[in-house]
This record gives sequence, C-alpha cells and structure tokens, in this order.
Amino acid sequence: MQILTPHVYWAQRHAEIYLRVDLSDAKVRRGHGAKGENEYEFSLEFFEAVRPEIKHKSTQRQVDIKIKKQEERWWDRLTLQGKKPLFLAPDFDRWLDESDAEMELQAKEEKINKINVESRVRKDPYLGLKKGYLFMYNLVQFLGFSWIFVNMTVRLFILGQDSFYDTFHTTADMMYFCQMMAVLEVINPLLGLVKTGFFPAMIQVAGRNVILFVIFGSLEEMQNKPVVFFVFYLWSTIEIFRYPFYMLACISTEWKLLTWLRYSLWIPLYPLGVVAEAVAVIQSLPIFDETRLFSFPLPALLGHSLSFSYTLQLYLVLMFLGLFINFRHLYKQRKRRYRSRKRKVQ
Ligand SMILES: CCCCCCCCCCCCC[C@@H](O)CC(=O)SCCNC(=O)CCNC(=O)[C@H](O)C(C)(C)COP(=O)(O)OP(=O)(O)OC[C@H]1O[C@@H](n2cnc3c(N)ncnc32)[C@H](O)[C@@H]1OP(=O)(O)O
Repeated sequence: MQILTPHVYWAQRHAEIYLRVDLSDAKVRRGHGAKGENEYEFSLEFFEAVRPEIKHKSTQRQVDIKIKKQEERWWDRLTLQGKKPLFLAPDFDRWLDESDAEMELQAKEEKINKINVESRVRKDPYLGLKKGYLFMYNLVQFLGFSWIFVNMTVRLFILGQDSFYDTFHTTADMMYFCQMMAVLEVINPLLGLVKTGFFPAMIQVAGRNVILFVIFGSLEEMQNKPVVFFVFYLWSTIEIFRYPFYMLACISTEWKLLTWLRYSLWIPLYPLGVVAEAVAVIQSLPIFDETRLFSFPLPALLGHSLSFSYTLQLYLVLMFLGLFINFRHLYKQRKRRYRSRKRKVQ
C-alpha cells in the first residue's frame, strides 16, 4: 500500500495553529482520503517554534489538530520555507486576518474579565450590607456637615462679622459628633470596606480632632475667636460635596459636576484649611503657656514643668508634613479619576 499525502487546511490565531486534515475515519496514519483507504502522512516545518503538546481529534469527516505557538504572535505564513506545499491550503471556515484575530482575542479577554468581576462580586455575600452601612454613614455625615454649613451661612448673612465669635457655641456639638463619627473613616479601610489609604485618612481625622478637641475643646479662651469660624467653614464646605459623592458611589451612580467638585475643591480649600488650623495652634500657644494645661511635669532640677506649647510647636511642623502627604494623595486620586474616565470614553 502506498503512502499518500492528505489535503491539509490551516488557520492561525495569535496563540495557536489549527490544522484540518481532510481524512475521514482516520486511525493512526491510516484513513479514508481522496484516493480511498490508504496510509497518509505529511510533514510541515513551522515558521516559528511550537509547543510539544499537540491536541487532535478524529471525526467521521476530518482530523482536527490544535498546536500552541511557543510565542504568542502573528505569523506571516505557516511554513518556514517561502513556497507553500501543494497539499496545504487556508481553512476558510476558520480563517481570520490579524486585525480580526486581535478583535476576537479582545472580545474573549473582555468576556473573561466580565465573568471574573461578576464572580468576584457574587462571591461577597455581605456586599449589600457593606454598601448599606457606607451609604448610611455618608448620609449621616452629609446631614451633620450640611447642618453646620447652613447654620453658619445663615448666621453670617443675619449677623455679619458678629457671627464669627460664637461659631463654637452654636455648632460645636454637631462638629464633635461628626468628627467622632469620622474615626470610622480610619477603620473602614482597615476592614477593607473602602479603597482609601489608611494613612491619608488617619492624618485627616487625627489632624482635625487635635484642633477640635485639644485646641478648641479644652481652651475656653479659644472658643470665641473668629478662627473657629474659618476652620469649621472650610471643613464643612468640602464635606457637603464629598459625602454625597460617596453616597452616589455606593449606589453606582455618578454626577459629573459633583465628581468635579469633590476632586477639585480641595485644591484651594486644603491649604486654606491648614493655614486656618495653623493660626488656631499659634493663637493657643500663649494660652497653654499661661494655664499650664497638659504641661509635662519635670524633675525640680529642670524646672517646674514643660509647657504643652512645645508639643504644639512640633505639631505645627507635622501639620505641614501632613498637608504635603495628603495634598499629594488627593492630587493622585484626582489624576487617577480623570485618567480612568478618559480611558473609558475612548
Ligand atoms: C496625633 C498624631 C497626629 C498626626 C497628624 C499630624 C498631621 C496633621 C495634618 C493635618 C492636616 C489636615 C488639614 C485638614 O483638616 C484641612 C481640611 O480638611 S480643609 C478642607 C479641605 N479638605 C479636604 O478637601 C480633604 C477632605 N478629605 C478627604 O478627601 C479624605 O479624608 C482623604 C483621606 C484625604 C482622601 O480621601 P480618599 O483617599 O478616600 O479618596 P477618594 O475620595 O478618592 O476615595 C477612594 C475610594 O474609596 C471610596 N470611598 C472612600 N470613602 C468612602 C466612603 N465613606 N463611602 C463610600 N466609598 C468611599 C471612594 O468612592 C473611592 O472609590 P473609587 O476609587 O472606586 O472611586
């Protein structure tokens, strides 16, 4: 019995080669070809290296062979030699040109990504609970800061500059409540509930709480100073946009204007806030020196006690370091937000 060469049809993708051998009911080397039952054989020297594992499936009509390329790239032709063997032809049932194959690959990747995201989302049975908790937290903070903002604005319109002097007495309770709640913003990233970095949140919350509880809260002499007005007004101005932005994020909604305000208002407000807080710290230094509040007892040899104002002077340096860290963080968040949105639009 003579050994014949079967017709072989081929097509490729970036990662693999498909061969279709025109033999029906093929067993090893034997099959039913154009010239009847015979022994068939063919050999090909590929354009580039392929992996050793080869998959093949023999059906009543043909033998399908799938070979993986060593390197995932598009080949100019199937064989190393430029001249195509006579028994070889394109498999038009599977044929795709390079750009179509790329599109097919992209569609496959997108499908896989979608399935991955869906399965990840489905895997978290507490997602609804987490979103519900975050939504409620943001709502409460939004209402709290809105109350402070509206109260201060109305009083400013009615009383003018006189309203500067009793900001603390009219709004401090609500500010205490909101800033105590804000401690959750440090805990949330630790629990993996939000993607926020732990340090930026810690700097923000600790920084504000030092001003609120230590400087304003513990020194009555500070409570009727106009600086309280500026600090509270700057804090609440950003928060009445930041919290609704988070609330919408919890229900996968976005308002462009709100997003823009959340990621832009901090540019003037943050440095102004730090300057206002620094003024409050500087104004409190002589009061701490005078009252000796929180002063650190020293051995008699070294003097009476070390005034808390020295700690606050060190804190002033930390404040500007904190400003630098958080300014950089917010700048990166802004860039990330607008870069990823631009990519989605393309
Ligand atoms: C005793 C030790 C003391 C040590 C400290 C010493 C240094 C002190 C220096 C302090 C200086 C502070 C000055 C400051 O008080 C002055 C002012 O505040 S002035 C007013 C202006 N201020 C601002 O604009 C800052 C406002 N604050 C913030 O923006 C945040 O607190 C901050 C942590 C700084 C940044 O926020 P974040 O990292 O969360 O950025 P994103 O908003 O982009 O959020 C990231 C993703 O997480 C999702 N997320 C976050 N939180 C929530 C939430 N509560 N609910 C739902 N989702 C949330 C958010 O949607 C983002 O998700 P995605 O990326 O998918 O969009």
